[in-house]
Amino acid sequence: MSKVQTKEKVLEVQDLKLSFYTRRGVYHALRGVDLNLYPGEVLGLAGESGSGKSTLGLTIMGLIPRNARLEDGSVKLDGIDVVQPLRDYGKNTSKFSVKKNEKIIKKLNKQLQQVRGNKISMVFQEPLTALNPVLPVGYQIAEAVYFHDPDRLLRRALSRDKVTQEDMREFLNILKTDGEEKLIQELKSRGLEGLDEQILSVWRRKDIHEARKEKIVLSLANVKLKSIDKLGLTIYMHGLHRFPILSRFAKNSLINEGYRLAVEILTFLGIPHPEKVVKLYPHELSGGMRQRVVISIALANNPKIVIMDEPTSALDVTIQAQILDLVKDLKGNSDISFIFISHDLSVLAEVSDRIGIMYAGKLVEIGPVSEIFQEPLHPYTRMLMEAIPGMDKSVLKTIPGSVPDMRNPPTGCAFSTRCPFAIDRCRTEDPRMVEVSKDHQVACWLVKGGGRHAGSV
Ligand SMILES: Nc1ncnc2c1ncn2[C@@H]1O[C@H](COP(=O)(O)OP(=O)(O)OP(=O)(O)O)[C@@H](O)[C@H]1O
Repeated sequence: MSKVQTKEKVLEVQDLKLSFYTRRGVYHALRGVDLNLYPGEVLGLAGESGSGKSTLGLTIMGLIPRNARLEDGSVKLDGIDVVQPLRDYGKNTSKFSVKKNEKIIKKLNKQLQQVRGNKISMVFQEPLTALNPVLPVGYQIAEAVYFHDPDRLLRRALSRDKVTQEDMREFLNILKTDGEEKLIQELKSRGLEGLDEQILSVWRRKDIHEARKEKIVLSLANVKLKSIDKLGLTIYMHGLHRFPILSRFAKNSLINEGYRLAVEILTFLGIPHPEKVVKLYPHELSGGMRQRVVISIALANNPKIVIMDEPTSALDVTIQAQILDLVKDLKGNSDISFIFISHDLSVLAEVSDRIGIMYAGKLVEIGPVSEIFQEPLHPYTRMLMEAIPGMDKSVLKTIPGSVPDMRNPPTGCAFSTRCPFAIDRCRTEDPRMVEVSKDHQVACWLVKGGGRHAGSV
């Protein structure tokens, strides 16, 4: 069964409308976007510059600037609408106030701190801006976990401290005979939560022989905590870290555990010598490595959704390929769902299960990657396809005209001003999304029910 067919949604975006209030006028950046995301899929988002891809990604994260008015719509994560306060204000106010909006954004940011990272996280184009130059990268990964889920670090450290080699042998047997679920249950019943992720992070590795995996798992039992860390964890366990002088101890001990977790994540992402890498500073790493560290931070809290906004655009082609391989690997080995934003369709073709095409703040077509590439239906999608640079650059076409001024988008279909097939109706009435085949929708008056395009571009 395909990931889309399961129909269980991790994210549901409905009728999202957002405008930017500026001195030069009101830009209607999102004009009614509907979108679903399913577990474990990669949804690619494409469209020319200014079509609203980044704004959509940021709005889903609840990360909008103060001049952004959420006029309507919802963003449901696990059924909970995370933008409700912004929508309630943006929709119901007759006079939009940036100051009032800012207050609501600040309040919402506090509420969403837990959601961000834990459920949803984002990777941006330029890794250097996402990393702190004065902290080792391992610290930054550790801190992301410390910030969102310090208890997890505590559980990990304590569980290791409690087990013997004999216990580990028993767990390995359970794992080999009954599988991962049974092991997780067993550890839970013995109060050893936190050990499961450590054992499984070794067990799931494909790059090492089983005998070596067993050795590594057994060695997890011999890691005794340093007394200073024991003290720090005890302080945290008893809630004494609320006293400023003691909080340092607790944080240091938890961060030390976070370093171990950082090594596991970097190993999982196929980074060589992770023990060394965690101690390096961002400027000591290559661009590709930095982006992998940013991805590690995004993955550190096991989010359900990761939004990647042009994650490979600042990288050279070979590194770009490695990052794409990484996303493909993650897709195969985890339940994480991705929204992968790129203006480059050939990049999206590699990683996506479905592709959504945006134009002037709307989705105009969305469907399985094979259909979008083999039988694009919207004239805009077809023209974008023809603009992909191929082997023979001489046939490369560009899309005539330019994206509309979003202060005053055209009436009817926004693409009608550039579409060679536009009919009168296109200029007066905005087409709605219509399902043309399973999971494939398109908004174009020229596309008949059967999904055949009337003209040929
Ligand atoms: N803070 C802002 N204030 C005013 N206008 C903005 C702001 N942020 C984005 N916009 C405008 O919103 C529109 C959509 O921008 P957005 O960055 O989402 O497009 P995009 O498809 O991601 O483009 P790109 O590929 O260039 O990143 C553009 O017209 C942009 O100028």
